[in-house]
Amino acid sequence: MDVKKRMDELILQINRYNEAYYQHNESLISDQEFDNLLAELQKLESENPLFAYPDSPTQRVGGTITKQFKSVKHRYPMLSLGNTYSEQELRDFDDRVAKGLEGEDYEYICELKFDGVALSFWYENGQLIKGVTRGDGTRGDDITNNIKTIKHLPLRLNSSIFPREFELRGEGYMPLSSFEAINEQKLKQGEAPLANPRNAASGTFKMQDSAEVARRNMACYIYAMVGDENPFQTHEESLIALNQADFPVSPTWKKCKSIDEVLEYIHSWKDKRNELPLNTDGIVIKVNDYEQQNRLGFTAKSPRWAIAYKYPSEIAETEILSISYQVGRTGNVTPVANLTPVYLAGTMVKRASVHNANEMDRLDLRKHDTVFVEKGGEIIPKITSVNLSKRKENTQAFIFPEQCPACGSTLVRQEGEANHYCLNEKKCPPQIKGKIEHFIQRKALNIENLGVETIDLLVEKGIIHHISDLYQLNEQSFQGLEGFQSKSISNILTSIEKSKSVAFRQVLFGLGIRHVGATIAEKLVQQFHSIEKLQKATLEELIAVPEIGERIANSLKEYFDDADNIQQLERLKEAGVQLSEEIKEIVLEGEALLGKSFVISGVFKNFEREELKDKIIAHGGKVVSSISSKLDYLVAGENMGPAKLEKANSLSIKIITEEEFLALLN
Ligand SMILES: NC(=O)c1ccc[n+]([C@@H]2O[C@H](COP(=O)([O-])OP(=O)(O)OC[C@H]3O[C@@H](n4cnc5c(N)ncnc54)[C@H](O)[C@@H]3O)[C@@H](O)[C@H]2O)c1
Ligand SMILES: [Zn+2]
Repeated sequence: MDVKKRMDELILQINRYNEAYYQHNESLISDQEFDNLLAELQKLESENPLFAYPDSPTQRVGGTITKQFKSVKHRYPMLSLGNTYSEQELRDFDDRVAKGLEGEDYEYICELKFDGVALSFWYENGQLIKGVTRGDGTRGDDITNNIKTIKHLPLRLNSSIFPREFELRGEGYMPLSSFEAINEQKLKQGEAPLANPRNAASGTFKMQDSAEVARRNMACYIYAMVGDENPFQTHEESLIALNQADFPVSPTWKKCKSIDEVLEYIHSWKDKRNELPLNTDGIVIKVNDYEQQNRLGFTAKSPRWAIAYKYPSEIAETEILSISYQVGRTGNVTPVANLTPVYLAGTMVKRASVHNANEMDRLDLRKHDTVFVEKGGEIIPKITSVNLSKRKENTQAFIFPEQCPACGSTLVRQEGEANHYCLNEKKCPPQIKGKIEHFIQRKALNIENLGVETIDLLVEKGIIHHISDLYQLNEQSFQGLEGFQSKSISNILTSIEKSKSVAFRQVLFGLGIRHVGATIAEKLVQQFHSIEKLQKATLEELIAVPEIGERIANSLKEYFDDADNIQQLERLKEAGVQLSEEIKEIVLEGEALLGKSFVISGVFKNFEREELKDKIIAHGGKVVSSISSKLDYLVAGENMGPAKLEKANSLSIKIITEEEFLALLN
């Protein structure tokens, strides 16, 4: 394949996985697969520097800030870590360190790599004043109230060694015990379980309700102190002092004098780490001496004085007993393999996903085959291959069904699609239930207290058929149903009532229009503001919205062409559900920047980044994300990425400071 094409394809894929991971706390593939894609892109970029974009995911920290919290600028950027799965590459890292330090002696501190979310803790006068997420590395979300729920974190300290102001870095995590307890509860209530502790931690720390965060017993480990006023000479000294001052420092770290000692540490923790109260996905190796760290410095994305070694993911072998076919909300039929239970990476595995018919063909699955299963980020692992050496003779292949396992209608597979669909959208029970379940989820109408089991029951009893029926429920609706006390009924009804104030963007997502995910819904609302305007939009107007293509536009048209859907919308409107949203409009203040395009990079003294953007737009200018020869100005703040600077220089783009930008306005 064409190299450039492959690189563009990798960027698209990686960006999609990053968005799911950082914005929706979902892993669509395993970390190892993700890291392989990123490593492939990195390799291609270094071999073909001309094709490398300055804003490639290899150059950026993956996360973003959110709108739900106040965002704050980090005093020191929060970076990522380079990573490897190979011992040889660790030795290469060691060679680079030795070379960078020109023959000086050096030591490493090895720590476990805790699998949660990076957090920053700001202390002033001995008090915790702020807790911030990593965000995009430059700015993060201010989640102080949520961070204060961590029981072992000192909110106030009595130690005179620490400077008046200092900043700590650590990993916030959900202890395995909390994770298991929450999932047990969720399963009981018929709700979908949390996928894994890392994604659960990331979702929990970004909850609006600190009381709920507190109930989840979150924890953290502190692993670094940053800042100019750092009173210590080495990382080791800081860990010891932090521990003495009662900060939660994991006692698992070790000083190593050579890369061989590092490898010993890695081997010693390979199995032992499964006994820890939290998940870990590897080891972090850091040069101990701060002065040496400074000399080694940073790349755009990570320190040169540290690296993460990740343990390759675990694989187990077991027998496949049968395949069940599950019908999803949109009618897609997914094969799920039932296995002889096997122990894998800390849990007993009984089922594995096979994705679709193509995947079944690729694997050529036969009854009683011995298969390899691998655990990725998802709670349900997947089958990666068949152990052909153990295949029995005369085995029968699994055949994808022609009829819907739930309603019996003939399945359809559209040209170019991997999935089979049941088109009996309005009568197929799992689709009816699935649509309502989609509607009530947190990211949509957020109707708490109403679990999957209750929905199933209400649909089976014929009490509800459509999303709008939820708003007709009252106490009588539950009469004669077992297991509902008046308290739980009133909780359900209160939650339904509360959902009437949920923002339109979430409602639009909740409608479950095919291809309209949360991000797309937000884009649409920003453009069209109300369901009426969206309904009236022509195909051309829809496609003119950034990121809306023909596929999404057609799906919207199809949705609005269906009389049943229109009736649903009317009933939702009558019930008082939000179907429009006010959007902040930028008022034109001048035309000084008319027709000019800008890229903003770095951090600024007088402006938040968003403010600067608004300013540009308010004066008629346009903000774009990447540097091209057509760009007029690059507004450069502090700590701007070196790659951007280089690219701008090579294209002779005008680079201006914040002050020069202000001068342009007059
Ligand atoms: N599965 C997916 O779809 C998907 C998508 C995006 C990212 N990811 C995963 O996330 C990774 C990228 O995330 P990242 O940029 O946060 O990198 P990372 O998680 O691999 O490494 C950096 C982070 O390690 C953490 N850390 C844990 N223990 C530490 C310690 N003792 N010292 C220092 N730091 C420690 C910190 O939070 C730091 O931010 C990828 O390599 C991939 O594995 C997966
Ligand atoms: Zn069906």
